[in-house]
Amino acid sequence: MTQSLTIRRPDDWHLHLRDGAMLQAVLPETTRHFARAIIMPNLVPPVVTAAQAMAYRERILAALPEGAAFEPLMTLYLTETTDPEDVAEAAASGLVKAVKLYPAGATTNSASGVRDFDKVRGVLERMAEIGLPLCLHGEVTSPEVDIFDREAVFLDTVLDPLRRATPGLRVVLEHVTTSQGVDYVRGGGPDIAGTITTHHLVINRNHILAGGIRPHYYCLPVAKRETHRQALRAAATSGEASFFLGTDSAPHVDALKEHACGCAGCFTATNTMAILAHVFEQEAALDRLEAFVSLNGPGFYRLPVNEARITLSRGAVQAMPEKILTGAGPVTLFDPGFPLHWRVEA
Ligand SMILES: NC(=O)N[C@@H](CC(=O)O)C(=O)O
Ligand SMILES: [Zn+2]
Ligand SMILES: [Zn+2]
Repeated sequence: MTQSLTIRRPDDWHLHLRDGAMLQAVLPETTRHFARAIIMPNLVPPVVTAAQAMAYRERILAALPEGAAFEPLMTLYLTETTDPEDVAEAAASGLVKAVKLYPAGATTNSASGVRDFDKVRGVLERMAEIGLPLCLHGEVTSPEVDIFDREAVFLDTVLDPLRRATPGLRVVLEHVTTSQGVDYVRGGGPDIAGTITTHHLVINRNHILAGGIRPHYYCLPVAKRETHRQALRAAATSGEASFFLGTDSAPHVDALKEHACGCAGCFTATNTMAILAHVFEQEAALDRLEAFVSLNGPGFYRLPVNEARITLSRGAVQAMPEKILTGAGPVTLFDPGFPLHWRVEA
């Protein structure tokens, strides 16, 4: 049995850092292991313009722990009034690595997202020209569509028509949660990739609902039935270039998770690498962990791979904190429900 594994330093291709006291508290949880992350722009107010992205980047850099080598990869929040030229300039300067599309109302802080896809056609066409990836929260928002079907329906009714109408558009289907999503990415050619979260490799919908409602397992897209989790595990551990890690680590204070109307999001920054090593070991795929966390993401984003390395080792069970204390209140860490034998060596 493998006891130790050295891989290129990983990146996180979908991360929520928030702002202020929360940013200060959660940033070290990511920088401990990760070299870069695609930073989600769903702040209040959202990060819409290049100037806002530049200012947010400065706040992240100012919050870095001493000595941390971490590069935030900034994104712009797409609205129906986004200026294609602002996006193109932000991409050309290297400031922005992707544009994020939230269907309006789909998830946390998505109210300024897109309702009418025709209104963002100009931006998408410009992005296709310059090769700038579009990151997608891939769920329809119609109240009549069952929440467990919203990703699959999005593929057929929104994503496929959108890609046909905008040839060359490079798309990341984020936090894929269904076998349909996996199949769509697999069959979609070189211009589409999918990120997979840590928690969707571990939980299915029973974890949220059976034996009592567990708000810390509630996230969007919501975890689906077990067959979908199995499809996600197969995709993540396949080594295929179109699948890579986007943790979607999304901190919310406990007061807002343990609530009559609890927020969506699982906080996984702290224990992601230990959990992934466990999952890949279970799938007899430790030799493909590096592809998932360190190689396939930069491949799609056309960025160099990291030169630094981390070593994971297997040994005694590693204790994890139950909560991270932040200036905004405690944030509960995702509980994988199994002991963690893998650790990242310091
Ligand atoms: N994933 C989540 O459940 N929540 C994210 C938003 C998102 O990524 O959809 C958040 O910002 O809290
Ligand atoms: Zn999302
Ligand atoms: Zn997210």
